[in-house]
Amino acid sequence: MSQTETRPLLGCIADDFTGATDLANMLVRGGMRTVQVIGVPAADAELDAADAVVVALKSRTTPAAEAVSESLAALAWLRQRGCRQFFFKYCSTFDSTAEGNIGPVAEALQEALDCDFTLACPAFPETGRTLFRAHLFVQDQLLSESGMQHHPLTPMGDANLVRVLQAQSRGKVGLLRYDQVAKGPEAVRAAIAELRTSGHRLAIADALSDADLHTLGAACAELPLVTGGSGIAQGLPENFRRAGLLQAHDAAALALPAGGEAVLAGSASQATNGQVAAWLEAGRPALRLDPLALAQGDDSIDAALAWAREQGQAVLIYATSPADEVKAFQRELGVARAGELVERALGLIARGLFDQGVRRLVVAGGETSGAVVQALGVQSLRIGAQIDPGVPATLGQVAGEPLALALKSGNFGSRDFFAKALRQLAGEQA
Ligand SMILES: Nc1ncnc2c1ncn2[C@@H]1O[C@H](COP(=O)(O)OP(=O)(O)OP(=O)(O)O)[C@@H](O)[C@H]1O
Ligand SMILES: O=C(O)[C@@H](O)C(=O)CO
Repeated sequence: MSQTETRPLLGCIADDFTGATDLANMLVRGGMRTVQVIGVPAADAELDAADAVVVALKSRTTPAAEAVSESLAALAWLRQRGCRQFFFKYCSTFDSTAEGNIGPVAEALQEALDCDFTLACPAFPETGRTLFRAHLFVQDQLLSESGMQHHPLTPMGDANLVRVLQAQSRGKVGLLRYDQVAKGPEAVRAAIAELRTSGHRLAIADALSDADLHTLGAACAELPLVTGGSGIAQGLPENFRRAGLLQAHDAAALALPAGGEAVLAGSASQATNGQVAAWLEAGRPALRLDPLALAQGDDSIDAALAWAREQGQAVLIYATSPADEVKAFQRELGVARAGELVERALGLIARGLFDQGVRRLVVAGGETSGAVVQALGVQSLRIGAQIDPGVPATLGQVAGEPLALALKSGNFGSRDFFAKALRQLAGEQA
């Protein structure tokens, strides 16, 4: 990799791996060359030239103090690289607990940046997440009725995000109402000034459309820190372009490698279950991992690798199961142990597949993607063109060799995503 020639403009901290990739995808679509790094790199790490750098953490559900200290370390690294503005990325469904980690991390970053006010906006209309009068909707349902109220780690039982964020913040949380957002950037700047004057340190921003997010982005040009889902980041590249700081590049160009192809699915979401079903319906080779067999030792991992080698074509190896079956495995093995067994197995299988010549890999699930990328020793990803909203093609290095990767959040992607992603990783139009 070549040494950075230019200083990045935007430094981002993401609270999970696939969320980081979602944000990076949005920035590339806005014309920013973007690199994603896995964890906080060494101070002198070499990176490709980039306009934006996204540090991917795994801090969504760790204890708040840990999330704060990791996020501050990421901020210090990004400041040292010369970034001018900072972005804290969390989930478009505002995944958090009463203790955090969105409020504590946002406030710690504000303090470190001497930033007395920032916005919080998870809206992502392209994937059905909209915000009105501080209430977050997922498609046609309130967040608290969308299924997210049952999330095992971050159950979201209240759709009023001013209330949710206030419960995890020390400073006063306000609302930037849709009425002001609809009037454009000047009205938003005036509303921000009023919120500041009335002692607010954070405000949830309403947004129903990409146009609203561009308005918010434009009004955030002077804020040292912006927080949200990937949606609100779509307005930021234009600020740098207007200021003459962002040059025109083909930000999405990637030199994709030739080689074998595979899909690994460890997400148990509804969307991933549908994607696995579509692959099976197409009669393509697929092998299901049994968590109970994994608990007995590594034989089924070796068997999966031997099976994949025999197929001589793209394979799917998956632990994805319907919710009732996942619950049964969890009852038998414990929630954490079941998750760890599957993550470890898919990480080892990824490594084995790479050794067998796989150079194009699709991974489904945020935790699963984290486990796979770590097992492969990938340290940074160059971000390419979008496959589906929130999921770009990416390029990493494993032991000095290129590997094309698509890391998919559980709930993202069309039903035929796996085949579509493999086509795009092979350099074809998705
Ligand atoms: N059959 C199974 N039984 C028990 N646990 C499973 C099974 N399949 C997958 N898991 C575990 O469920 C978890 C799924 O989390 P992951 O983050 O990968 O997917 P997700 O929650 O759908 O995605 P995202 O976080 O991007 O929304 C992982 O820890 C995985 O190992
Ligand atoms: O914002 C989203 O929905 C995703 O990028 C994500 O973070 C899912 O875990």
